[in-house]
Amino acid sequence: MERRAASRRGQPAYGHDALIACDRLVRVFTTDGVEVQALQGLDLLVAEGELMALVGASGSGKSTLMNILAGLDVPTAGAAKVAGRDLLTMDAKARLGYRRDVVGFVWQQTARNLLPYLTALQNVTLPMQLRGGRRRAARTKAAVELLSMLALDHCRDRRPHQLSGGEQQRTAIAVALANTPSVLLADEPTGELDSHTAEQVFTAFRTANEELGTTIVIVTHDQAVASEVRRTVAIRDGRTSSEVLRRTERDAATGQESLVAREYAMLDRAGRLQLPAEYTSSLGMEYRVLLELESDHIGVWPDRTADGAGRGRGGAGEDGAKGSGVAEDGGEAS
Ligand SMILES: Nc1ncnc2c1ncn2[C@@H]1O[C@H](COP(=O)(O)OP(=O)(O)OP(=O)(O)O)[C@@H](O)[C@H]1O
Repeated sequence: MERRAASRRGQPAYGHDALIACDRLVRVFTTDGVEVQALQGLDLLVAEGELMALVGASGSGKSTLMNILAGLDVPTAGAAKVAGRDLLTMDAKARLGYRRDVVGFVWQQTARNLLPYLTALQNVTLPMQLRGGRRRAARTKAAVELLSMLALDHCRDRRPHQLSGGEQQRTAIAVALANTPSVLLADEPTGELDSHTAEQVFTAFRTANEELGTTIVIVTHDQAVASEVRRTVAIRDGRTSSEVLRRTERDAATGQESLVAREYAMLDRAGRLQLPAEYTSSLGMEYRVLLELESDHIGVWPDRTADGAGRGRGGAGEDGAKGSGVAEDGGEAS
């Protein structure tokens, strides 16, 4: 034990090199004496420069996480750091500075992102003005460049009601980028748009990511958006449960490139793994499973002992007496 503890002391801290690091994040809401655990020990690491999506059923905790990352809400327990800022211990002043300088936010409701009586250009310069430190001409120049980068030159002098839904969301992205934040957070930014317009909005996120290097996290129900990014993390019951990684592979024989997507289960820091419900039910896995450590993988088998087989619903299969590779000192199977 001592040896193990000593070797762990020498290891770098969890997520030390990530731009966003959530470690066993918990958020409990209490309404009328009833507790809701919106986040139940969520782990998430996002590297600098990533463009990734968060998906999950309604009520799984996505908005709760985004509000915490945006500095609008404070977690009940756990740890959360964004660009070196500790989201649990920031005081009101630091929180204000964090929201102004470190994160940008795009909401689903287009009306929430822009001030209706300002033009697109004025909406983009406003955050710069509030932060201060730049001359008017420099602010205008930067705002014009942002609008141009997102193909919105024609919208410069229009008010939000004179813009289409997609143009409003792209302008909202420009507003969120005004103070060159490290992270851009977007909660269902294409939720109110048709698929063609949604694609243009997604292109604007990609442009921001590629041209400015901004790290972008998008919560989405939009399958098209989720499948366009390299990494999609799924949240289930207030925890990250699985993620899909996509990469381009080149066929050695034909030289043809194709996008390959693979789904991974999350292994949390306590060694817990969420197995997909369809996998466990198809093999009748309940209550306990048998683990077997092989040189390059871990086998997970249905419990076939007398009482386990009685409980499980699975059909014929492995011998329950199969030797287990799990360390007897309680070591994790991971
Ligand atoms: N302010 C609040 N007070 C009480 N409960 C809340 C509050 N905010 C969220 N919850 C609860 O926390 C859980 C997670 O909600 P959250 O809005 O984060 O889910 P979501 O995944 O964003 O859902 P959706 O996709 O529908 O927006 C839900 O059970 C919700 O009812």
